Amino acid sequence: MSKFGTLVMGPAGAGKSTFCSALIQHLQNNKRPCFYVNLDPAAEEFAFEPDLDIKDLISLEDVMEEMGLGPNGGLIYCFEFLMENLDFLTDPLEEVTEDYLIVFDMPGQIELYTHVPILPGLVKTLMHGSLNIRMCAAYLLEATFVIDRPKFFSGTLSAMSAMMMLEMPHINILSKMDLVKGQVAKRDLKRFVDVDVDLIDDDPSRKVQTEEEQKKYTDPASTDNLMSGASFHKLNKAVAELIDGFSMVSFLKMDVQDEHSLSAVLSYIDDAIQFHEAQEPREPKEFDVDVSME
Ligand SMILES: Nc1nc2c(ncn2[C@@H]2O[C@H](COP(=O)(O)OP(=O)(O)OP(=O)(O)O)[C@@H](O)[C@H]2O)c(=O)[nH]1
Ligand SMILES: [Mg+2]
Repeated sequence: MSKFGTLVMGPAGAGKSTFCSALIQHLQNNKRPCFYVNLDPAAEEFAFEPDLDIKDLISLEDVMEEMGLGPNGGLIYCFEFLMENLDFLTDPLEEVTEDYLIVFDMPGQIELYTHVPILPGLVKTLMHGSLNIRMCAAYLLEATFVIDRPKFFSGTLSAMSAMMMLEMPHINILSKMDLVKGQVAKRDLKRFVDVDVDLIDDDPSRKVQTEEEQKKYTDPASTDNLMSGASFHKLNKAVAELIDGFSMVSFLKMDVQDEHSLSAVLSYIDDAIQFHEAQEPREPKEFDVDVSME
């Protein structure tokens, strides 16, 4: 028997927990059972009470206080502790049946998705151990990043890093779409959804108006403004080309207030983990045939 789950990841404040709540509500509306796992040892409030909460094992607050660590070091400590006490996570998950979607709400510290090798170990346990959970990563990036193109490309790079590190089915999501509605033309948005490298060259915030600005943007030695000079542009262009070369990065647009939008995201997750293929076929009642009448 397989189990099914989604690992909700992304930078701090990307809307992960809000998405988890909206997804759980959407599953409930569609009469689908869900098992909610909070893996953020700093999370405080939940719209839905988690079925399993890492804070019952270890909390970031306690670690910071007792070990004298900062928030990032503390988080790594919490995950190392979880890895040493994996039964806490795996035992309750053993009981979850194949009709459930297990939703893992992850913390926002980017270190976890880039260079610390803890998550690959955790994912391996969940997917390839006796639990045999078919998993899909849902990586959230805030849609407001599209207004600041270098920020969007660096966020995309972090999504790519998680994608390569975890080696599992992966979807990227532009969250908080309500915040950019009316601010970005549909045509432009399309170029972010299917990432277009030329966005870096067409950046309106780099529109050259004076001769002096022209010099700043084209002179590689310009240090007037490190975040808008020629070297910074060159770096962003190189990052964008790297993303383009990888040619596997695209985004789904998501508005958590919109059921259609949630339904579309869930369909992608279901497809990636082949959820429906594994379910027992259930005949709708009206098609039941009374054999004795024939
Ligand atoms: N406008 C808008 N705000 C949102 C949306 N999703 C989340 N937010 C807000 O963004 C903030 C962060 O949301 P969370 O869901 O806590 O984000 P998170 O990624 O879980 O944050 P961390 O766990 O701290 O990394 C909160 O103030 C939310 O109310 C959205 O779709 N639209
Ligand atoms: Mg959260």
